[in-house]
Parts: sequence; C-alpha cells; structure tokens
Amino acid sequence: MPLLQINSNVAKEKFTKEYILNFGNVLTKAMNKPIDFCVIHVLADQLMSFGGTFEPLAILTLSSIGHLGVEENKTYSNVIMTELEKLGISPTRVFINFNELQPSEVGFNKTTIADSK
Ligand SMILES: O=C(O)c1cc2cc(O)c(O)cc2[nH]1
Repeated sequence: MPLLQINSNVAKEKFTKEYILNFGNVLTKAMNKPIDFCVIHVLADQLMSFGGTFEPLAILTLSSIGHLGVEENKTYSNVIMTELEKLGISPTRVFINFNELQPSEVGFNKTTIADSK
C-alpha cells in the first residue's frame, strides 16, 4: 500500500533515497497501512508551470485500496505537503488527486490484490 506518484519541476537530486524512504514511512504511518505494498514514484525535473510561473510545484496522485475519505484526505494532504515543504515547495503550489481503488482493480503477482490477500 499505497501508490504515491509525484510530478514536480524540482531537481531530481533533491529527491534523495533517504527523503523518499522517509516520505513512505511518514505517509504509511498516517494512513495506518503497512509499508509492504507502498510505491513512491517520483517524476522530477519536469517542465511544469503553475499560475503562470515556474516556481517549485508538485502535482500528486495518491492511490490506495481503502483508507481514503473526506476527513482522512485532509490529514494526508497535511502530511504530504509538510514533506514537500522540506524541498522548498509551497503548499499553495501543490495539488493532490486522491484515487480510491478496489482490490480487484490492482493487478499483482499474476492475479489481483483481491486474490492475493
Ligand atoms: O493500497 C494499496 O495497497 C496499493 C494500491 C496500489 C496501486 C498501485 O498501482 C501500486 O503500484 C501499488 C498500490 N498499493
């Protein structure tokens, strides 16, 4: 659990392995899910503008089987944007799309998560 995709115009060098691993630990703790199936995919150095400027920004998708919701997503938004602030990305220049998935909608190990639990 879960899949966090980060698209950003910030330099790839800023997304160190240590930073990414810590991000996963902080996020999975907040989501109360094990880190076992957690994937963090960073697409850095992207050519992106926001509001007519090229100041640091990030657009994210958080996909998860369960554990998302109206109140929960506010907490995850806080946690995620706090981590991104460490790289100089203002919370006013971040959007997160929350994507709730069914176990049958995620393929894994030649079947789906629905069958592998
Ligand atoms: O919630 C999970 O455990 C979960 C969903 C999901 C979707 C995905 O595309 C992945 O690569 C990992 C993953 N984990």
